[in-house]
Amino acid sequence: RRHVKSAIHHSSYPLPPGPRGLPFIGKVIGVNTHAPWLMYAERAKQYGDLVYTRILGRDIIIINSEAVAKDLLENRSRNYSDRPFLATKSLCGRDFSTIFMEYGDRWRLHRRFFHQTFRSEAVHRFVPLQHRKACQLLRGLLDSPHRFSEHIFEYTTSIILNGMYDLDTKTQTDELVDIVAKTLKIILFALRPDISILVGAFPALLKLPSWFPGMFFKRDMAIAKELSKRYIEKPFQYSLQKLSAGSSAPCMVFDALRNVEEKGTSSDARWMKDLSEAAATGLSNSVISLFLLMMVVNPKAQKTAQAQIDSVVGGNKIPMIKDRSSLPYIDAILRETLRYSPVVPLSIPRTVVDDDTYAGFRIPKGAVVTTNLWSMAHNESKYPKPHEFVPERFLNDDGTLKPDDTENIAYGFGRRICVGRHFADTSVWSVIAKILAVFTIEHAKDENGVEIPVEPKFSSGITIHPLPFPCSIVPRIQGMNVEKLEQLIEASTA
Ligand code: HEM
Repeated sequence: RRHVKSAIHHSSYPLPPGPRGLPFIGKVIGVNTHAPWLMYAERAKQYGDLVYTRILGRDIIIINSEAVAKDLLENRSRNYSDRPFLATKSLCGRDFSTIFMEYGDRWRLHRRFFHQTFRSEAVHRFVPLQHRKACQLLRGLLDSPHRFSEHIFEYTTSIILNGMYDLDTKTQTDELVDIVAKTLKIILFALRPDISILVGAFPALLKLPSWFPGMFFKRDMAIAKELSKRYIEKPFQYSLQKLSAGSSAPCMVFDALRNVEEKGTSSDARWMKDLSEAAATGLSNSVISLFLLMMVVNPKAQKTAQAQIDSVVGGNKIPMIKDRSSLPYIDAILRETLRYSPVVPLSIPRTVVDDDTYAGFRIPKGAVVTTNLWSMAHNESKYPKPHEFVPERFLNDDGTLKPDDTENIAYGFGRRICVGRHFADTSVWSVIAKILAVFTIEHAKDENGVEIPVEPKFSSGITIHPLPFPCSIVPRIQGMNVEKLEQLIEASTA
């Protein structure tokens, strides 16, 4: 009886305002396919911070403000921490993915293992690894600056594989780096909620042959499934071998196995095998690429950062994490990069467990909740001139940092907030501080010596990254060569 009463109670409230039967479904394969967050932000101006719509029979709730996100995703986290069923997830072989996993015991266990290794008090163990790998990135940039995207991808993939499995990648041609890159490309499209809803609503679509127009992703999903299998098997076996040889450095598999040994059960061990998150690689990768792009188009910010590095660290060393508190401008650049264009603009969708009411509106059970981080990061009253890149907005008049308010807009909310955020934070900081110390990132020039203009453009998908852009990465120190770079690195660690 209580259930019936509560259903009546909820249904007496109206749904939040919003466009009914959004026009976007007319051209489903894309909701302004390229950048739906822009359209949602527009809708927010019209309808408010909580918007309701329907796509192919699914209720959709879009949250456009931090205050509403905190109220629902944090304060009512029991009701808003589940992920929706994604019809394309199994097809891509991603059932193991913590990010997309439905709420429950398996997720709880995964989260515990991630947290144990990547929580803020534990990530300092990875600082030497991040330094070593960032120096490798500097060498790559000196050797072949035009291949900067590959060097960055190699950096972000290798620190994650090290952090999870103590597995060192060797070069950009490493098989695992290649598998991660290929898988990411496919899953970021196939796991988009709109694509997934479409496939869920019309399973018959999957019976169409791969060559049928628009069905290329069916073939791609099969490829991703095969690659995912290889991705989770190989590193885990490698880790086990290292462990049994007693030669493992700190890593998640090591921490998790020790934990299972101490207090776990055999079923914990079974689930542990598929603890893996290749998708996370793409996120830090996008942030570092975006940083480079922002430096090309904002030379003033770059000069200010370099002047601070020179005055604090000196010209004959590169910044180390211990210098971080003396380099507030680098943190301001990092925050502004995360804010300027959140790399997971609509976060990862949630689903509502039970009917709810909020601010006089009904939120139906089973609705897909989209958190529009992009909208929050462009909130004009909090971030004036939000379309401009202004690191100074995070600094007090005396140049010290204001309290950080970017964690949620970059990493999400509540129980499902990014569990790798502390690891991501130090790994991205380490790279941007070191790159700024050694190189200047400039506009590339054409054959007549004229600067090639750059207009920031982004990919589409669950996570986004800047589309390829021309730039020139030039050493700041005259006559910089391999030996001088090595001296610089050595002087910094001495
Ligand atoms: C700058 C880089 C990164 C950004 C911007 C980022 C952002 C995000 C966001 C927005 C979410 C969804 C949160 C939500 O639902 O509210 C997420 C989830 C997640 N991230 Fe990250 N992330 C980054 C790096 C990483 C790294 C390096 C790792 C692994 C070490 C990682 C592991 C995860 C995991 C496992 C989840 C799923 C958490 C869950 O569903 O419980 N992320 N991340």
